[in-house]
Amino acid sequence: MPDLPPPILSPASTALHMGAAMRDLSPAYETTAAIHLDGLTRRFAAGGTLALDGVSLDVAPGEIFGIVGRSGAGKSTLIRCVNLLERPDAGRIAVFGQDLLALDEPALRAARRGIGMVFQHFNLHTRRTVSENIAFPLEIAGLSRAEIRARVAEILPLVGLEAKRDAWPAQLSGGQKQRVGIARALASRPKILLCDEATSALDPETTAEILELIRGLRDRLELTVLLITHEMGVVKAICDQVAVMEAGRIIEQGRVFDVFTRPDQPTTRRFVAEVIGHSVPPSTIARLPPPRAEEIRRLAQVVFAGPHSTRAVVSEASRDFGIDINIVSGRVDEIAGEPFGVMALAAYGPAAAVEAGFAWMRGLGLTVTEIEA
Ligand SMILES: Nc1ncnc2c1ncn2[C@@H]1O[C@H](COP(=O)(O)OP(=O)(O)OP(=O)(O)O)[C@@H](O)[C@H]1O
Repeated sequence: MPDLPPPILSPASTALHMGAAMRDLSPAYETTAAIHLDGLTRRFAAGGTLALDGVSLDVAPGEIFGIVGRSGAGKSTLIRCVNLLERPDAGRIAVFGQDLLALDEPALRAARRGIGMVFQHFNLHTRRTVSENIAFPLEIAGLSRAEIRARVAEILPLVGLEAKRDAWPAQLSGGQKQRVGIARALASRPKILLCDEATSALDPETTAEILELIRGLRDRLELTVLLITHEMGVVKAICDQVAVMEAGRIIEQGRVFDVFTRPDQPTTRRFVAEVIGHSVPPSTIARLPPPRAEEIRRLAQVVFAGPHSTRAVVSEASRDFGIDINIVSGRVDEIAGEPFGVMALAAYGPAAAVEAGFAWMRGLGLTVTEIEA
């Protein structure tokens, strides 16, 4: 058994241990996770499809956790459950051990201040300046004007917007608007940041800047970040862990490097292919020699990662299985500083030998995906 850190006690359970009189006596949820979701289900209409179909996941403190899926997979419904903007029909939600579904309204409002949220379309008040937008949740929370001024002054430099403090949203670029959205989400000093397609309305360069900003804020403020996206590039850029959703379920989950280099489910493979790619141009395929009589030609993408990634796989396969291997393309990529290689190979030989060669590579833990020739 690995040594596990002690469970985090919820504020409610701490209060109970201290004998403090508290109105909220929600039960402690024994978990070390920052966000713990257990068996969430949500159906919007009787007889309709399940938007969430028994989703369980744990996000560790300090992690950037990405949920990726196509439109309609259930991502928005899921992330909105974490701050109870959406209530699940069944299941449990614990944030730092606090059982959210057991809280009454005032306690829930307090818990929500610990969970910031960033939206795709920024959702700024057009008639409030940058500073006034950031101040908005603090006004709702009832902070004094002096406290609000101090808090806004503290946050503006974190998102690089000091010079824009008195600007109106209409005077800002998309990236600057999202910086305001992030600043507003951080105004109440949350420990959790939820990002709902936070970069989907931005161009690629601005997307990279905003993702870098989120990662920096995670490090600096020790945030836990849960984000949803339909772009695997976002996951590759900043996430530590990823879960893939389809039809209201999580179909695959793991460390980003592992999911990218060894995707299991067909949907995950398609998502990964969008980023690391395996297309060989038809003109390149057309120039490849045809197989000899009684032989076949198979094109495949091979991802080299793990303990055998530096082995002379191509020459070993060629020698041991009596096949010819033409290296069509190759490159090295990396995720969070961890390198992996991607090669497109054309293998020639008797069908059984080619199949056996690819099977041997798979046995080494390499990911071999056949490419349509
Ligand atoms: N308020 C609602 N009323 C009825 N059905 C809804 C509602 N919200 C979501 N749904 C349905 O629930 C399913 C999941 O939707 P959800 O928005 O969570 O998916 P998503 O993965 O976030 O997709 P998108 O990126 O398009 O928002 C879809 O079939 C959607 O039509």
